[in-house]
Amino acid sequence: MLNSPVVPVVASSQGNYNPDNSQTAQWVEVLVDCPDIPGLLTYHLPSEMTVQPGDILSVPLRNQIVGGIAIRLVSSLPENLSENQIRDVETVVSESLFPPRYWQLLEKVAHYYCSPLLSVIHTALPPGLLGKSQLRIRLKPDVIPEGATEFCSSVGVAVLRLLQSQQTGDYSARYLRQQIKGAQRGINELMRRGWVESYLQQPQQSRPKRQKAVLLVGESPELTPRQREVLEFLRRRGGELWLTELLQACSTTSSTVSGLEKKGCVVIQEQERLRFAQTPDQELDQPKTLNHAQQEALNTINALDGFQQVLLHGVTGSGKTEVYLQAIAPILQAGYSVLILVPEIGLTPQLCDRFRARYGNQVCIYHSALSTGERYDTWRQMLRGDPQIVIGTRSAVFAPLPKLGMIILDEEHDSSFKQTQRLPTYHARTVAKWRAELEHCPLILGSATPSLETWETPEKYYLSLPERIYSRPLPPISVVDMRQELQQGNRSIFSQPLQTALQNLKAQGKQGILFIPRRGHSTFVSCRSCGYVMECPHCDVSLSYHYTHEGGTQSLRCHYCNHTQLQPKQCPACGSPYLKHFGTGTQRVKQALEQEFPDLRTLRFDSDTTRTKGAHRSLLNQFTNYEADLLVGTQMLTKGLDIAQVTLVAVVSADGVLHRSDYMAAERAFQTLAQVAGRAGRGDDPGQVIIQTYNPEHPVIAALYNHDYRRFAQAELENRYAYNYPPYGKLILLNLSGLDALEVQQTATLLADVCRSKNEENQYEVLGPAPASVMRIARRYRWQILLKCSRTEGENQLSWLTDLYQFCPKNISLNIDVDPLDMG
Ligand SMILES: Nc1ncnc2c1ncn2[C@@H]1O[C@H](COP(=O)(O)OP(=O)(O)OP(=O)(O)O)[C@@H](O)[C@H]1O
Ligand SMILES: [Zn+2]
Ligand SMILES: [Zn+2]
Repeated sequence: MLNSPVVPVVASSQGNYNPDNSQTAQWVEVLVDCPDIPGLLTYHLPSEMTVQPGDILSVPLRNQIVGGIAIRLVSSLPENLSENQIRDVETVVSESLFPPRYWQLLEKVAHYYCSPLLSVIHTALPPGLLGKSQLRIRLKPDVIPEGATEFCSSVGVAVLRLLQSQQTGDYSARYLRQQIKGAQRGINELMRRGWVESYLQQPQQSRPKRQKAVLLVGESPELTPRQREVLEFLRRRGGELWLTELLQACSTTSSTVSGLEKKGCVVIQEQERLRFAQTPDQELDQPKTLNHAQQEALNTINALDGFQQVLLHGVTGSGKTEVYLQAIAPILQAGYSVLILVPEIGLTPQLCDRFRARYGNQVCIYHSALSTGERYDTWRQMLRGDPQIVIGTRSAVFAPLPKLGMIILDEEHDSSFKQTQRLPTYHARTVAKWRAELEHCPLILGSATPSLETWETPEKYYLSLPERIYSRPLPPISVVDMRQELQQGNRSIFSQPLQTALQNLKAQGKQGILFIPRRGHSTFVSCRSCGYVMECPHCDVSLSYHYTHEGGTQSLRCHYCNHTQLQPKQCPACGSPYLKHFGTGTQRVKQALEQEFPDLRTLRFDSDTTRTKGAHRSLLNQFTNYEADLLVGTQMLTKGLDIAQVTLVAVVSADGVLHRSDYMAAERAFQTLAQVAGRAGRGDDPGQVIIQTYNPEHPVIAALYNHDYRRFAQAELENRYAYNYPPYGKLILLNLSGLDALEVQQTATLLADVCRSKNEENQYEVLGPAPASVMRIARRYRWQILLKCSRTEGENQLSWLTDLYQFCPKNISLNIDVDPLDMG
C-alpha cells in the first residue's frame, strides 16, 4: 500500500555496505520527515545496528541527513529496488519511542480514512517531535590537509573558515546557512571530500527542568505547631509537593521545612519537573457510596476481560463520572494506564478536577491547546509506562501509553470527536475501538443521549443508569409556542413564562442558564429600504453583527473565515440609513437582559469570551462563586456542567438547532437540547426547563418533552433505514475546493466520472457532483461528491479512493471524509 518509494533511492556513498553480507541483510522502511515524500523509503541496516519499529532514526536523503521513523523491518527488498541502490541508516536517534501495536493502529487509520501515513503521524505525535532533532556539521580535523582552502570553491572556504573559528569545529547546518549565502553547496563539497561530517542532535527539549520537591517520609513527636500544620497539609495533598508550592500554600519559610527535614519527617530532593498544564491542586476526596444502578454497572465493568464494548447510558446527572472514577481503580492497581477522552476543553476543567481530586498527580491532561513544551513533556511522561490516567480531547486517542488497560469516551455522541478540516478525518470513537481491540482492553462509551451509531451496535454490553442521584427528578420541560406569544402582543425575546421564571430566579437566589445556538449579536443585517443583505466578501454567507456593549464598536463578522469589518452607516446598495438586525445571538440576549432585567447579573460563555487560555475555568469559577445569576452561552455550555444551584435552563430559540439540512440534524438537535436541559435541577432544588420555539410540533421537541430517548431513537432509525443512511449504510464525502470556480467544478465532474467507472459491481451509489451548501468559503469554491455504500465494519472497501488525489490539479484540494458527520 505505502511500499513504493516515490523518489529514487540513491546508492550508499559511505562505502560501508558489504554485498557479501546479503544473506543476513536487513532492511527497514522509514518514513522520513519531509512533506513531499509521502511514502516509505527503504534503507539498509548496518550489521551492528538493531532497530525496532517506532525508533527515530537519522537517514541520508538526497544530500542531507534527515530525521525519520522506522516503520517496518523487511527481510526482502521490493522488486523495483536492487541492493546496491540502498543507503545505510546513519544512527538511531531515539529508541523504542512507541508501544508495540502502535504502528498497526496508525496504519489502520491511514488506510481506513484514505489518508497519507504522514498526516496520521502528524496528528498523533506532538508537533515537531521529528523536526526537533537538529542537523549539525562538524569538522574532521585529522583528515583536513594543509592548505585545504586552495582546493575549494569560495563558498566551501567560507564554510570551512567558519567551522574552524569555533573551538569544537561544530555548528548547526541552519546557522551555517544563515551566515553564508549558498552554504549548502559548500557543505556538500566538504562532505564529498570527507573533511566534515553531519549528525543529528537529540531534541533540546529532552533536557529536563529540575526543581526541589518535598516528600513526606515520617512522623516525629516533637514538632512545633507550625511544623505540624505544614506536615498535615503535605499529607492531605498526597505526601508530595514542589517546595515552592508548599511554601506558598502554607505561607511558610524554607527554614520551617528544613526543620522538618532535620527531624526526619520529610526529604527535600531535586526532581525533574515536567511542564504540564497547570491546574490548581485539589484536596483528595473519597469514593462515593454507589447507588444500585451504579454498583451494577461497576460490577459488570470490573468483570470485563479483554476487548469488550460497553455503552453506559445514564440520564443527565445519574453519576456516570463516579462510575468511571471507581472503574479505573483496579486497572491502575494492576499496573495499567487508562485513557479518558472528552469532547472539548470547555468541559475538561470540572471533569479534570474530579479526577485530580481522586487520583492526584497520576492524572495528566493532553489536548491540542497545550503549548508545544507541555505537549512534549506530557508525551515523555506517558512513555515512561507508570500507571496513569490521561484525560484528553480527540487526538489523545493516540496517546502513547505502553500498557493500556481501559479507554473511556465520555459524551460519546459528541461530534467534536470527529476531525473534519484536516486529514485524517478520523472519529476518535472509531479509532478508540480499534485501539481497544489491539490492546485487548475494554472500551466504555458513556452518554445520556447515545449516538445512534453506538445504540445500533449489536456486540456490546448495555448498562443503564435510568435515574438521577438520590432519585432526583429530571426537570419538567415546558415548550413555549413563540407564535402565540407574538399574537398576544409580546415582542420581547423572552416569553411570558420565561419572564416569570427569570423574576423568580432572582427572588429565590438561584442561578440559571440561557442557551442560544448563535454567538454574536444578530445573525444577519439587512436594509429596510431595499432588502440588501450584508455578506462576507470571501464566503457565500451573511455577516453576523457583533456589538458587545453600549458605546462599543459595531462590527460585522464572518463566522466562517473571520473576516471583520465596521458596520457601515448606510446601505451600500441604496444609501438608506435604515439597517435592521435579524436573528438573535448571545450578545443581543445579554443586552436584552440588561434592559429588561437590570437586576440580573449575567456572564457570556461562548467562543468569543473563552478564547484565551484558562478563560473557561475562570468564567465557570465566577459563576459557581455566585458572581452572576445567569450564564448566557452557546453549544459550549450544553456539556458536562455540574452546578448544583442551577434550577432554570432556558433555550431562547430552539429553531436554530432544529433546522439544518443534513441527515444528522435531528440527532444532533435532540442531543444538544437534552444535554442543555440536563443542566437544571442537579442539586437539592428541583429544576425547570423552558424551550421557546416556533415549531412546537417538531418530533424532536415532542421526544424531548417526555425525556424519551428510546422513542426518538426508534423513529429516527426508521428514517435512516429507509434511506440507507448510517448506521445502516456508509457514507464517504469527497470535498473539493479551489480558487477558480470552473476548475473546481470540472475536477468534481472528472472525479465523479472516475468513481462511476470503478463501480462495475454496483457496490455503491455516486451522488453528485454538487456545489456544497455554502458554495464559497474564504474565497475558495467548494464542490462535493457523496458515495453511499453498504456498511462493512472497520474496513475500507474502496481503497482505490486514494488514487483520486492524483486526478486533482495542483490548485484543487481534495479532502476525503470517511463517515462524515457534517455535509456542510
Ligand atoms: N453515588 C453517589 N452518591 C452521591 N453523589 C453522587 C454519587 N454519584 C455521583 N454523585 C454526584 O452527583 C452529581 C452528578 O454526577 P455526574 O456528574 O457524575 O453525573 P453524569 O451522569 O456524569 O452527568 P452528565 O452526563 O449530566 O454530565 C455529581 O455532583 C456527583 O458528584
Ligand atoms: Zn438598501
Ligand atoms: Zn467569510
